[in-house]
Amino acid sequence: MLSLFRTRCGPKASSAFGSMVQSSARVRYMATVQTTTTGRVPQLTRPKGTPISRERATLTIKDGPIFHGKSFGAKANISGEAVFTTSLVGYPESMTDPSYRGQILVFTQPLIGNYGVPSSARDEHGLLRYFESPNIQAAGIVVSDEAEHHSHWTAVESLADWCAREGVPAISGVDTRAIVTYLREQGSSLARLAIGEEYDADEDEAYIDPEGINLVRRVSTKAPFHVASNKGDLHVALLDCGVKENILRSLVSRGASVTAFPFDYPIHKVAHHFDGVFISNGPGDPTHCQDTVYHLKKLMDDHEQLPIMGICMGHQLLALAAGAKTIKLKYGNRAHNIPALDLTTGKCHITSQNHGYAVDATSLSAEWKEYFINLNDSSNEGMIHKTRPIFSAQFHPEAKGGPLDSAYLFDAYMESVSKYKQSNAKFQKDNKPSPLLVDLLSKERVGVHPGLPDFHGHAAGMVEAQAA
Ligand SMILES: NC(=O)CC[C@H](N)C(=O)O
Repeated sequence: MLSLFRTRCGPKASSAFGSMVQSSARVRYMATVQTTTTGRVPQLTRPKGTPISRERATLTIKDGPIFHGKSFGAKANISGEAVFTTSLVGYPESMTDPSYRGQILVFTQPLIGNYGVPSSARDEHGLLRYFESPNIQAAGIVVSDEAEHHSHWTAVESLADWCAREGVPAISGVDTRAIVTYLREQGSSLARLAIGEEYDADEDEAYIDPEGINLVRRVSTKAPFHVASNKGDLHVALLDCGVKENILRSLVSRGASVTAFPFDYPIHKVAHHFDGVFISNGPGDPTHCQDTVYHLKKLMDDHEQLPIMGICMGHQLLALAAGAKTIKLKYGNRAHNIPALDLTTGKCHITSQNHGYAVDATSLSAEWKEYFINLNDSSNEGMIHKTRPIFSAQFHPEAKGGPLDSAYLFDAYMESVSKYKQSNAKFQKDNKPSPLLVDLLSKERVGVHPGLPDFHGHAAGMVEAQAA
């Protein structure tokens, strides 16, 4: 799975690199870089954990500069799309966000790791208290300054321990300002993170371009799972494109039990058993998910009054199903402080974001209105149906730890879900989860550990998994 972006360091890896390396960058003018069409077969599983590597590390941007620094994570070489986040806090949440799958995450906040890494403790709903998914999803991380000493009451290990244990390479001691300046000017770029060895263009591995891969397939549950709510008797179906734990928490803590389905599940065929449908966040290019788009189109055609909400990838997929188009942004929006204007109220909300694609608002059909707009770059931030209880947001109203300005969108969704339930009650119809269903289904996502092979499709995946 994640391994498509990872290869183990070769035997030439040097281990003698004791002293702190000052950041240095030089532009590589003539490097020969292979593309992904070389026929090289990537590993199916990502490297396992290694001891912390403190060797030399090199971040090479394809057709761009090379940055030398020091490794503080796993001894593994990876490639992926280099993106940057300007968030000041929340590195455990960001690194475990499935929407970062396949990406090399550059933090602009200079000191990362100072409050360590919390545990995999679960809350009253059985959801991960401190992470957005069970594992690190980013392919690798890049920081200016790694905090070698951490201090926080929730910490159980250091950032270096965590990265090494999860098999994720990490580099520090590089000038992240220069990297971000390059990415802002050139747009997000492919990059490689190599641990130990000197950069050698002749031995260069292919740069794997996550844009060509259906990343949602890798992070979506391979079979339905159920998260029960003890706060109410609503029941929502969620299409899991790589759902963040705090989206699940935002629903169950407001009284909706959630049955989550694989991203390509024909949701329109089971929607009558639910009080609402929700489409989650997820990694990569939404146009890879054509089955999902078709199912969502059928869902909207067949279920007039059904409340539907989507976040980020969910917004993009819903827009595609409504006949709109998506575009790739130059370098995306990844931060916890982006202003979005609610066009229905005229209020500005500070939002958390993590996306590289956006909906082209000019392609929305007459049944839809633009809901939110980004006040920095004027990109689309949401859409709302003019007459039906359907809306979606590009930003993250569930953001953990905040900002919580836009959490009211969950309240609005729950209101339409409970209205829909009441109108169904008139026809003696109750969609409460049956005890049998609750007993049978897994309580957490199925088959998505980054170390597991990548199976194709939810049904085929289960069969292959059992046969393996
Ligand atoms: N956080 C998300 O859901 C990201 C959506 C999509 N993968 C993008 O980059 O635009």
